[in-house]
Amino acid sequence: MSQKLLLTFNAGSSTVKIGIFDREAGFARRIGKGVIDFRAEPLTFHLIEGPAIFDVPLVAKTDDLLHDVLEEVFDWLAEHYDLNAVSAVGHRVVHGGDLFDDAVKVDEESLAGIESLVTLAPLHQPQNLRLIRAIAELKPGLPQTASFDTAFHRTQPDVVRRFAIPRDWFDKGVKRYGFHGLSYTYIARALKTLEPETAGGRAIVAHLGSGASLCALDHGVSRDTSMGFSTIDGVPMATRSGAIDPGVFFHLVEAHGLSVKAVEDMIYKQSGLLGLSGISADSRVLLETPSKEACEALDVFTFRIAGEVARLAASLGGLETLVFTAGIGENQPAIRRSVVERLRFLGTLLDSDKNDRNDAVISPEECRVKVRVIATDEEQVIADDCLRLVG
Ligand SMILES: Nc1ncnc2c1ncn2[C@@H]1O[C@H](COP(=O)(O)OP(=O)(O)O)[C@@H](O)[C@H]1O
Ligand SMILES: CC(=O)OP(=O)(O)O
Ligand SMILES: [Mg+2]
Repeated sequence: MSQKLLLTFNAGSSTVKIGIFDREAGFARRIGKGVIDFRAEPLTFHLIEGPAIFDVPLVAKTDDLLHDVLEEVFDWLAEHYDLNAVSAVGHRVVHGGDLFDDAVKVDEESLAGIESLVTLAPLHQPQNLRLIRAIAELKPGLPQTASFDTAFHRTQPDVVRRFAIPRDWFDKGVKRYGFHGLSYTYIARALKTLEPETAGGRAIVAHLGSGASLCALDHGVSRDTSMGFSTIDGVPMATRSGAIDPGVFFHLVEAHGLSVKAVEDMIYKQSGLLGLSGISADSRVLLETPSKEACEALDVFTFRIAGEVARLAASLGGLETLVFTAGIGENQPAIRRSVVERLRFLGTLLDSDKNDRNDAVISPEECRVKVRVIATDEEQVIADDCLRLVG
């Protein structure tokens, strides 16, 4: 086969999504999608889009290198794709700090930069690095690129980025960076296509997946976002607490004797929907569980999301468009309904039938805030970056 393929890797907190793209007349066109699920025991690889659909348990165990896991996944992919035709690999890298304001080719220098930011995104950055290194070993010489979640938010003003702490910490990098930038890049482009004149005007995007954040877009440009310095900030998530009074940390450590590591583990991995419900981190399970705790977990979730929309609307000075995206935002009418109903005072309304069908526009015609559902595609953004850099 002579086709030239691109592979993309999108490592989230619990899965790695793999995109397979065909380079066609200067464009990257998706021809497959796989997911390695690190929550499953044993690890599982799903090919969810492409010439075959399958679910297979992996023999390889997750280890510090990921070499064996990737080798096995490549063997599965090779049954359906000509992996010798892969000409480049693009990665999502969660943290680019102040070092990266655009995607880059991976070389010694950029790799050292990515490595220096590990402590800022402990749940994501090490996995991003493991994948880059494993590919360098399995496919030596193959060009790799890195697309950063933080880069899209570099347009935010200092008033948004500063914490109200002694100002020299800002210069040392203690500031609000924002994440999910590849998803917001995709949505901003989609809004530009749907509304070429305004790109949705003053728009708030709610990216609600396992990790969740919201972004305020002014004509497609990021002006504010709910996640700040780390991927804990903002709204509660599957297992992360969202913003929390830092006094709680001092109390847990000083009065209850928890180690800093134990508090970190609690805040990143045992909180959010999982911690609140004591049942599951998956909103699908909670919506089907008729218990007070499940109900309360979802209530806290939608209450905090609505509160963040209101804050971001103030940040933008108005609201013309509200977009729901990512796993929950695209697929769960009940959660969208609960958020939108709390925001009636901002002029948001829902058409129940359209909402239940996950239609592209779920507000009624006469509504002055257009409420949209747009399926995000972070891998497409990575593939576009990769093609632009590698040529
Ligand atoms: N088809 C679906 N129907 C309902 N909910 C879904 C669906 N797919 C995903 N979700 C919800 O979205 C969450 C994961 O979203 P996703 O955007 O894939 O997250 P991440 O990229 O952070 O892993 C799941 O926990 C689940 O609650
Ligand atoms: C930044 C972040 O939280 O990413 P994810 O939602 O993929 O875990
Ligand atoms: Mg994600």
